[in-house]
Amino acid sequence: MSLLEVKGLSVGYKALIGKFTVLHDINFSLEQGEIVGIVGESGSGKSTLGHSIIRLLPPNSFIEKGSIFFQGKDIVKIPENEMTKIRGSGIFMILQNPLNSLNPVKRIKDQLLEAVKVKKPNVDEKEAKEIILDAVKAVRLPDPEEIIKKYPHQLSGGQIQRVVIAMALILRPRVLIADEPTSALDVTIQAQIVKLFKQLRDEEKISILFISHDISLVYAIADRLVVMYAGRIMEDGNIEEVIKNPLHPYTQGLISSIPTSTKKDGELRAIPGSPPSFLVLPSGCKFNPRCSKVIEQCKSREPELLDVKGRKVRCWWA
Ligand SMILES: Nc1ncnc2c1ncn2[C@@H]1O[C@H](COP(=O)(O)OP(=O)(O)OP(=O)(O)O)[C@@H](O)[C@H]1O
Repeated sequence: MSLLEVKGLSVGYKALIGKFTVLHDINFSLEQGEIVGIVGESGSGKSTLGHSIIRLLPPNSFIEKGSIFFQGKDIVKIPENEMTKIRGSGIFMILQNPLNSLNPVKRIKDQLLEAVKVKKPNVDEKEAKEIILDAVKAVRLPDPEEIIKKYPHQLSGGQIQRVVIAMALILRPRVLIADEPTSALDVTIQAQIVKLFKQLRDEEKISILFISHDISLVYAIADRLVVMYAGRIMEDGNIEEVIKNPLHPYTQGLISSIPTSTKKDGELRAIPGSPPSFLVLPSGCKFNPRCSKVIEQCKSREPELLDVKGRKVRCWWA
């Protein structure tokens, strides 16, 4: 049994323009101590997937169908009070906008203290402070003693991002969902955070869903890669194998658009066109209008996510 298993999950939103489905029949699992990278262009549904797993979807969303098993229990169906107990030390999410995770009227140290108390309800003041300062130092926040006395609005975006990562370090959840966790950080600190996440995986067997549009960053951290397009999983496999030999033309496109030191300008190819709107998705494969390998049946029938050469691919051509 996997630690986390998403089965046939479809999620949509109700908006003024109408109702539309974003996630379509998502199936994947996360093992204990595994880092899975989720990549895809903006709007492919990555955050919606993360919010579904921690059950923090906005009020205008709806789950059409599907299950999310965490430690064997379908958390789509459990009552909110049970889910509240899972959030934090069971499943924790570093949100794309981390300010939303903090209380604006509480000092950082008090918010981190709450996290400490989740893990150690009877902790004394001295030990709690040590745990807080260790976490704050681990995420390379400058001047730890001073920074924890501040309120969220007194910190920069990058500092807030690191406070929330420090909270994750204190909570040590079984599943950590990190949605673009290093987007506001410079590359040196980004590398430190990537190292911290790997340490969490190796030492604590924490499982991480690392969401990013940056496939080269994901390559630096993940064991497995899940590629999303238009709310669908297009490819899912071991990261080394997928990067070396991508089978889906969309994955191939994402990889050819990564700048590397050995690529000359002419070799950098962006995927032509842009992702479709969820209101008017093309028939057949949702990527077919942008695909260089398109064949006739791609336009009429949508392929399923099938096992191909030891991984999963949603493509007629593959
Ligand atoms: N609260 C909402 N109401 C209506 N539509 C929404 C809502 N949240 C997201 N969407 C739509 O759902 C689709 C998927 O968005 P989502 O944020 O999950 O994608 P993403 O891959 O995480 O993108 P990004 O990398 O830009 O964050 C988009 O078309 C978005 O506009």
